[in-house]
Amino acid sequence: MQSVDKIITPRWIVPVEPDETVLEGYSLVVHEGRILDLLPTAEAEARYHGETHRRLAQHALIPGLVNAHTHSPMTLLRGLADDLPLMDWLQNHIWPAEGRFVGEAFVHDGTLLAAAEMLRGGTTCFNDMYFFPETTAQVSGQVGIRAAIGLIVIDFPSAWASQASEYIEKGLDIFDRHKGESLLSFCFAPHAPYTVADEPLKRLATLSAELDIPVHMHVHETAHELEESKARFGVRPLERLARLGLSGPNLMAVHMTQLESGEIAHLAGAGTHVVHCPESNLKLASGFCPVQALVEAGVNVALGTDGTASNNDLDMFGEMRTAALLAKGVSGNAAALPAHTALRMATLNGARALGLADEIGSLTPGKSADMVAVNLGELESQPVYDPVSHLVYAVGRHQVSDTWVAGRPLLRDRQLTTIDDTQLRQRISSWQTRIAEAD
Ligand SMILES: CSC[C@H]1O[C@@H](n2cnc3c(O)ncnc32)[C@H](O)[C@@H]1O
Ligand SMILES: [Zn+2]
Repeated sequence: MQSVDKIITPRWIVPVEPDETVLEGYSLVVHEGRILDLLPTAEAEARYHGETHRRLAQHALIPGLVNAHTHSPMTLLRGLADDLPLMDWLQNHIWPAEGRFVGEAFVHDGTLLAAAEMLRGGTTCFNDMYFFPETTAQVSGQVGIRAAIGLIVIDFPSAWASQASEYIEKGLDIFDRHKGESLLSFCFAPHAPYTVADEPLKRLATLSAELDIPVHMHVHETAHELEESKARFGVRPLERLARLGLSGPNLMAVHMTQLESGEIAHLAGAGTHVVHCPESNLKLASGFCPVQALVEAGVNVALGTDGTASNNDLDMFGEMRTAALLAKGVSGNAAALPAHTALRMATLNGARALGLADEIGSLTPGKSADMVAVNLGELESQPVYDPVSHLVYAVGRHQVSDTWVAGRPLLRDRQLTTIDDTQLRQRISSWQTRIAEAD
């Protein structure tokens, strides 16, 4: 008998890789933060002795969800400005509020709230883009959640930096000081083609290639962005990025609601990743990302919530469902984006886009034990013919019972283990008072 840290025996295991697999009567063995084995329960019990053995008779065990695009501190602005199109929302509401309130304390408390919400909803890894990224890194470390930290660049001055060159220098400094931390990874995060000039974008293309750091950027979010780009630069944003050396396999292009067939072929050929944010795109009426056409062309499509001021939650179960339903509506094809594909987008595809597919994204021996148990025993989930169908089309995030990152339980029976709920509520309530008074 081999002694191991943990054995988990759920009713179903959905490893995501191999595709379309649902295992029943299997156990997953965790040792030193990694998945050591995935095998029939009788064999697991004969071969391993777990320091703990968790039996989850009504649950599906899935890989931790990867939120491939968010602005975590924006939880503090949830519901502040609704029912507006992107540029009105940003220029007249969000950027003024950020100008007034964003600082280290805002980012600290907003990230903590986001981490609590994400863990309670089964998200174990988030790809962030926001001011004061080192604070996001610190909070993530304290909580134990996995984070891809956006080294942001924007041509506007903010409380974090005054110009593009300073954003880049500060970002590189953060990267140098934190690059060895096992739960952190980094992306350059130029905000959008319409807010970052050619020179900093060229520099980022060079740095991204030299340091092998992905580039995370809002691209082709609205029709307005395309019109403005043609007027200012004579080309569509994707073409401009390609000329600046940015449209290769390191690019995570977020939104992509405006795409011509030649551009889809270009993305596929270049190995560029697309991050689909269906709920934010719907709420801001930004347009529809042609997900099915991208998938058919071979583009890796991941899923993100965007920030909570344009969604207004960090619910990756909701995002999977919206993505699956919307793809059918947009393509006129009920077979578009089936449940297994939606789950893959929310897990392994996000990991691939972040360059983390060897580490997370599927329940594969050798990978980090980032996992989620979802209770399918509730009345609202009966009967269960196909657990993956339920995960995408029927369950709510409140059915997540347990969330582990690198084998560490961060949510146990719906209780957060590293975040003090009462203290967090007090902090958020004081932000609510301050922000509402200024509104
Ligand atoms: C430079 S930090 C990130 C910056 O992005 C803003 N933002 C949030 N959501 C969106 C979106 O959908 N499109 C463009 N910009 C967005 C956020 O408020 C921060 O200022
Ligand atoms: Zn965004």
